[in-house]
Amino acid sequence: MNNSILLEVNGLSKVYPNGYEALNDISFVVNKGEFVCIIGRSGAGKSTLLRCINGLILSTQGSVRIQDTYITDLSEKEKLAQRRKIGFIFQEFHLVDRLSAIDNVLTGRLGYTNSFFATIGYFSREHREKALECLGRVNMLHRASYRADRLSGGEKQRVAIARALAQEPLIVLADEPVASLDPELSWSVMGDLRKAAKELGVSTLVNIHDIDTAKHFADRIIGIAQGRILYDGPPALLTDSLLQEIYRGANPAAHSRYEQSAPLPE
Ligand SMILES: Nc1ncnc2c1ncn2[C@@H]1O[C@H](COP(=O)(O)OP(=O)(O)OP(=O)(O)O)[C@@H](O)[C@H]1O
Repeated sequence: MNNSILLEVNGLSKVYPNGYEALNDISFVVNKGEFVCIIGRSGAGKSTLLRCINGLILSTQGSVRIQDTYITDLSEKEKLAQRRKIGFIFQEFHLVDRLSAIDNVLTGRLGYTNSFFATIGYFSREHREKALECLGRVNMLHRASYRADRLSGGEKQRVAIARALAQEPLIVLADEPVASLDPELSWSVMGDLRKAAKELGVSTLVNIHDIDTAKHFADRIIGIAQGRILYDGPPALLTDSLLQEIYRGANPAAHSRYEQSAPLPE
């Protein structure tokens, strides 16, 4: 087994109960610390893929391995325990509005705390320090005590990123994390996500509509169309004709919101 591989997806297929085949024989690996973007038109199967990886939905065939654990072989109870190691970031943030930013981030520590303490909302100093550290990584320390419903969209997504990092995950899965933000903000939130993931050495898989954002931030791009991988390689080799194939029938330019690329943040 290659030690640099963190995630291995092998021959993954998903047929929904209505007979629709959303994923067809998907295979790829993600190395430790790698930042990978998945592109494809709406309905290509990107969300289904992330949800199969974290076990939220059952695949029909194939396997998903994270380090030495085959997620696809686990019982529902074992999957719940395993999910502590998988941070998930949603397009619509999924914060608890009435809780402060730091309390939202602390929910990322639930997998590490005694269930009685969690019920009464008690988190030790160690957990609070970890939550503050994660908020700091996405430049949100100054908003730690703000209620989530008072935060802007970009701030909410940064708190959601901090919550995912607070889980001390092996991998972060982000499903269209910047689709609700305006172009400039999405650039800076993606920059923060990449920077934090790189600093912590956490592998990251990001579903993203915008081709230029994907090309700018990704170490590697996976292009999906109709549930199949059409491209898996570096951004630099993703040619216009490959993009045409991935966005078959759609105009790839419609998935590009930036005309010029800024330098890649470290
Ligand atoms: N529960 C379901 N039952 C049947 N079909 C489904 C179900 N969930 C998703 N699909 C279909 O599977 C296909 C892939 O959906 P998925 O949400 O994975 O695509 P996506 O690439 O993430 O799209 P988007 O970018 O719009 O979110 C779509 O055609 C969708 O309609």
